[in-house]
Amino acid sequence: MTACTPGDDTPTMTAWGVAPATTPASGDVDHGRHGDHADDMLILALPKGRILKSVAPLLARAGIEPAADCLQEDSRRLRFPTNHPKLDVVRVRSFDVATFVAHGGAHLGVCGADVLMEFDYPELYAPLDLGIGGCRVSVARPQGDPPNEDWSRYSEVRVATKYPTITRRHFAARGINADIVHLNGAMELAPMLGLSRLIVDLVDTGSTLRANGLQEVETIAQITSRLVVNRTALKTRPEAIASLIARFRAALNPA
Ligand SMILES: Nc1ncnc2c1ncn2[C@@H]1O[C@H](COP(=O)(O)OP(=O)(O)OP(=O)(O)O)[C@@H](O)[C@H]1O
Ligand SMILES: O=P(O)(O)OC[C@H]1O[C@H](OP(=O)(O)OP(=O)(O)O)[C@H](O)[C@@H]1O
Repeated sequence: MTACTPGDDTPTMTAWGVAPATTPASGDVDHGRHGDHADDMLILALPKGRILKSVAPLLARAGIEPAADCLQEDSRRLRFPTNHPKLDVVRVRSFDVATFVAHGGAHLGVCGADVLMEFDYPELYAPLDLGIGGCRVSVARPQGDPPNEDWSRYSEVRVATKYPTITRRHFAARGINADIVHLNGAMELAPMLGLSRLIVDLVDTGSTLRANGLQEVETIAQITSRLVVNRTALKTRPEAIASLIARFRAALNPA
């Protein structure tokens, strides 16, 4: 990616194919595309938290070794060099990986299919299912609710979730308007505290639902983590990106 530092007004063709104006005209929008990475540097965005632990062995098999503190949860550093001089890793929230890659701040990333479904960024290409972070996005309700409830008889239902787009789309396909209560965690509390009738959340073992008096009623999607790539980077840096995708593919299918 072409370097363009803040205040640098040299008319440089950026990786986005846009030549910045020498002097911004009044009313111009600054899209913030002034990354400090060198022309040939690649950035891989990894999610902190549970996926980072599962992705570490995959990185090792792919021959990518980030600086040791990248895998230490208490490290405050966010950007790490790797054993490849032209590849750095950044560590961001799982939900933000897709946004960093879609906006071109990172060229590649690893994130759950749940995040991809929620944001639905057209700038992202997801060439590989990494087979880690397996879970599902599901609808859940209190265990005491009548069994086999017929959803189609509702025109509107209140749902607590951190996935408003997935949830709206799911219920709209059934002719139901989902009135969203947008939470970032602890969705399981919402029905017992009267915030919503239902929740839409990730389920793996089901123990979080059970521990909070809820039961899964519908699976919306099965989830695993994906390798994601910025489509523009794929066009402008085809060889470097293809070689990294090939490393991940080989790590998934060792000979
Ligand atoms: N219980 C689970 N089992 C397996 N995979 C999960 C589970 N929960 C979440 N995931 C996957 O891991 C990703 C990250 O999970 P989550 O959003 O809970 O973040 P986290 O690991 O708690 O870290 P943070 O909230 O700090 O970003 C999800 O997007 C999903 O793809
Ligand atoms: O079916 P289970 O195996 O119980 O897993 C499901 C739980 O895992 C995730 O939460 P997480 O542990 O990541 O906590 P957080 O959402 O508060 O980060 C998810 O949001 C559920 O609460």
